[in-house]
Amino acid sequence: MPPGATAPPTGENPVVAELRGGDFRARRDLGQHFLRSPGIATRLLELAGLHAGDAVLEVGAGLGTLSAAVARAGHRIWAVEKDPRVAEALCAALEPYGERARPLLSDVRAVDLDRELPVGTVFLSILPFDWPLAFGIAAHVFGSTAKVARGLAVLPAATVDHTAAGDWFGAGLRLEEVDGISRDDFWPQAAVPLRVVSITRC
Ligand SMILES: C[S@@+](CC[C@H](N)C(=O)[O-])C[C@H]1O[C@@H](n2cnc3c(N)ncnc32)[C@H](O)[C@@H]1O
Repeated sequence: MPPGATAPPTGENPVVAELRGGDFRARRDLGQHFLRSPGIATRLLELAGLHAGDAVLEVGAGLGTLSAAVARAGHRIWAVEKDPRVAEALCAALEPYGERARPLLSDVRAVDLDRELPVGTVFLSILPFDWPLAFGIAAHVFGSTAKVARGLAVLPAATVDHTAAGDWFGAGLRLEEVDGISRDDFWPQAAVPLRVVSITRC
């Protein structure tokens, strides 16, 4: 564990448990599914192969389970989320990390990523479980700034299969599947198969 890092909590994120038990409805149009376990966030972080102090951009930060894992491990995180209903939970999840964690409550397309981010930022995101939306966000991020060097994303499998390789290539990106992830790792449970992919520029 790097200096300043703390051990991850275990079990289900209590905020997810609270939402599951209440009347909160996840937005389908935003491909909204929330990561249930901080343990899975830690696994994604390991797959991302970050180095000490790396800057990380997460688009679709939701309840902040992955963002908090990034900050907890000692990295800087820019956590972008469009849905104002989860803003309070996201800010609370990141509050312990002070300057290291920056929640940005906005559609990512309205954020000046080139101004916000340092050179060499790593994109680490659980993208909406809606393949055109997921592809659009990834293409936008890498197309709008050269400061994002590479990425790791959880995507609907269809984003890889139906978005022809030519589309990713047209966006100057190469995908490589690095792991799987269960639909049950999310609430609501994912309705589609998911993949964990690395994203590099070509
Ligand atoms: C699959 S969920 C991941 C949620 C989060 N990682 C979590 O586990 O709590 C995708 C997230 O992307 C957000 N989102 C969708 N479109 C967006 C956009 N254009 N800009 C920023 N966030 C967006 C959704 O509101 C949703 O929270």
